Amino acid sequence: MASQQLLSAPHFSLITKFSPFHPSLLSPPQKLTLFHSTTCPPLQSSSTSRITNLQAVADACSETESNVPTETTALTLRNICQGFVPEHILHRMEEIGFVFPTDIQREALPTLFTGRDCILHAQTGSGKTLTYLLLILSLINPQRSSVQAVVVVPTRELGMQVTKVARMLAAKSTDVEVKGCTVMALLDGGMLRRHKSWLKAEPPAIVVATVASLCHMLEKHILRLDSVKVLVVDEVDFLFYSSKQVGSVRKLLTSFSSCDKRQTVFASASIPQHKHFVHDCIQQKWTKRDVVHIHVSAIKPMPLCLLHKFVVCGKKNKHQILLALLESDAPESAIIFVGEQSEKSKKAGNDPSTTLLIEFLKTSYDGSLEILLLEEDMNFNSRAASLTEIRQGGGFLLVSTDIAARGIDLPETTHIFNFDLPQTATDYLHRAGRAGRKPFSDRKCIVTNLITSEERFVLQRFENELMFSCEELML
Ligand SMILES: Nc1ncnc2c1ncn2[C@@H]1O[C@H](COP(=O)(O)OP(=O)(O)OP(=O)(O)O)[C@@H](O)[C@H]1O
Repeated sequence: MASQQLLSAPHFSLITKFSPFHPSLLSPPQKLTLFHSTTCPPLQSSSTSRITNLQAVADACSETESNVPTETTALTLRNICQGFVPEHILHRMEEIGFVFPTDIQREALPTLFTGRDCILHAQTGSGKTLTYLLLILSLINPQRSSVQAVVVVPTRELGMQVTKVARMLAAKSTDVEVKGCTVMALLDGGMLRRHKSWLKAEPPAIVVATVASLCHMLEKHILRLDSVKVLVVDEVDFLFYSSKQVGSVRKLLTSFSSCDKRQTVFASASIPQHKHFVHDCIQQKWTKRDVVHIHVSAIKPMPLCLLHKFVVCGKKNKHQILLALLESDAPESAIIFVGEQSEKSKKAGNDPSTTLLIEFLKTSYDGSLEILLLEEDMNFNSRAASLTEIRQGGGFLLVSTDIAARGIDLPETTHIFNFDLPQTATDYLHRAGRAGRKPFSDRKCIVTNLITSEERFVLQRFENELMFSCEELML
């Protein structure tokens, strides 16, 4: 469905299936002709002109669909965003390497620029973060000294990652006299004292926050959402299904601010029972009635570049099997997911599986990858240190619980090992999605599950629910 039809579409769940648009994914006979920037009129300010601009973008988008191209015309992010996102930010975006839109960016941005509430439902690693950041940056007025956009995330690690990308895009421009907009990370474990004085002195334009820290500031009236133009909830299903956080999220959406006074954007690679969720969004006034559910790759929730395998082994020789797999697969970088320690095991004073696995690998693994740990029980500085080590480059073997499953972007990850199976198919999707991410999503990546024979039916259930198949590895 071309974007201009979306402008008048009633609220409904939009199921779209778009062919991958990234030039590297276009079939060989086609050539590329980039659109000229004249496709979109220059930046205008009023909201009605946003629709005009959007119409131009929609026409441009539909041109790529209606005319049978003798040459494939590759729409660029600039074509879609021009007229909405300031030039210096478009320039910065291209400098970073974001030139061609991913499927979700191509499908969602024209709708987002109309001001519609949207639910961004697209595969892991498909660029949802840049999608909502470009919307935010199209709305921010750097001259105003108020909080104009809030992004809510489930973990400190994801918050730091989103803040980093936002700051890269929003930084003050050197070549033109344009004020940058400031981005505050308001995350669990931070020194909220410093944030309080910052919020009072010169409120940042964008706040990236975990739920608890944000609600703490709102309840103390140190932060208000009156001037917020857009509220994003990333990994939305995780927050709504988290018994600890769902109450605060609901309060955030309905009492600390109103859906009528802001644009609301939800994002996730998994939205279980999405039709029911869209209905709830409207009934509970989390979003406006005309919210649009933009569902890309609905048919295949799992990235196609992932190969799934399983090895049946006894609990006692799992460590040795993992070691054999590491030696045979020789991953460039891998994440080894381990189940969380049960309360019973903690009470019994046992070491968690993560510690036991790290100790085993440090004594037995003789490869060159750096062995690192990431889990909830670590203090925030140790957690940050692990990710910093990883981002400094070089291959890694990250042993982690599900804290690393949501949103963490380590594109160089080539292998995922489920040392313990996840609890749900949704958790499986997010764990697997740490690999096969743009811009490396055309590389074959492997997800290997170490299971006991009794767990085979659990894995089978995940295969059925997520429509993928798993090949048995005979070691
Ligand atoms: N248009 C683009 N061109 C090239 N790379 C992109 C583009 N948009 C995003 N990326 C890169 O793709 C990777 C994945 O992006 P992002 O983390 O936003 O995915 P996501 O959809 O939020 O994934 P998840 O559901 O796992 O959180 C990042 O490294 C990002 O820099």
